[in-house]
Amino acid sequence: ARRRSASDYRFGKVLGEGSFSTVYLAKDIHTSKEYAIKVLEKAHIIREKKTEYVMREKEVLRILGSSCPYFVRLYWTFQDPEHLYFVLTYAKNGELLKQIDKCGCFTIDCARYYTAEMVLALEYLHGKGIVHRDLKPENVLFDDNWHILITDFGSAKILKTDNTEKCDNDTLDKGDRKRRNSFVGTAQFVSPEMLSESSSSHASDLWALGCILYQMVSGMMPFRGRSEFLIFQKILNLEYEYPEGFDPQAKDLVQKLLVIAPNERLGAMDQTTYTSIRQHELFKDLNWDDLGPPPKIS
Ligand SMILES: NC(=O)Nc1ccc2c(c1)=C(Cc1cc(-c3cccc(C(=O)NCCN4CCCCC4)c3)c[nH]1)C(=O)N=2
Repeated sequence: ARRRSASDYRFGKVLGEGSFSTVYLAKDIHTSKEYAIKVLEKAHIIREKKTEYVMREKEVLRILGSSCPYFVRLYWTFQDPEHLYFVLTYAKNGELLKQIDKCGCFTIDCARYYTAEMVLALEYLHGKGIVHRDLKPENVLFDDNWHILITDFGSAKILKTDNTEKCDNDTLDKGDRKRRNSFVGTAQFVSPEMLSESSSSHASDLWALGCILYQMVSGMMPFRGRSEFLIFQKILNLEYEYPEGFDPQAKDLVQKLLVIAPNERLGAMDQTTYTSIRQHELFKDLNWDDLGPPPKIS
């Protein structure tokens, strides 16, 4: 197919902004199809030494391809002298975070359904040997049928066979001495092992899943504080509580995911599917082979 460029698109509103990228709504002038185009400034990426992260995001999106419905898809990439462009799926109904804030908190049916979609998404992602490492309600989007689309693989890790990385291999500095991996996700969702050992595995995403379930049910994040340091302290001390009326089945699952030892988290030792999570009482009436249509968010 012909190489594309920015002039093939009419750029519209800003859909999201990160420290290294801006995501725009854009329309293909030939097909009128809408996309989300992630634009990265080359000079900034180089100055901040984030080239490996950009390359990894592109590689992860390539590996994910289009065979699992729960991830944004990368259609094309192109560049000009100043910028890199990733043409991605446009998720018309925006971020999970905005929906939680809009309705305060989700009904248990909605929380259950979207947790189940995230479990299916993580089974696929981890099955490909990829850890997201920055899973949070801003990175869970809704497509036009209100199914989830997970995005932002800029922090992702492609695991070696031993399934745990002590350090990013790309943190080798000039002297070939391994620096501890300086990467940390978003404070409120980062797992204890990423803070204390700079290590990450599929279980790090299970911790984040527990945090997201807690937030869907209560409308709040479990670990909150006036500074990142105070939030990290609470995470490492497992210092959080359940508000009055927190659904008991959801509470039981959150308690089994927010466990300091990664391998003791529910599902952490499962193989191809998260059977231990699928069998949790929160999902007792769910058909994992056909979740059916999403319940209306309210
Ligand atoms: N870091 C990243 O990689 N970020 C990305 C990547 C891909 C991507 C991405 C971010 C997207 C973000 C996004 C943001 C939004 C959005 C932002 C602000 C408002 C809205 C919005 O209100 N949409 C309409 C939704 N309402 C919902 C209620 C009924 C009427 C319609 C959507 C839609 N999609 C996207 O669509 N695709």
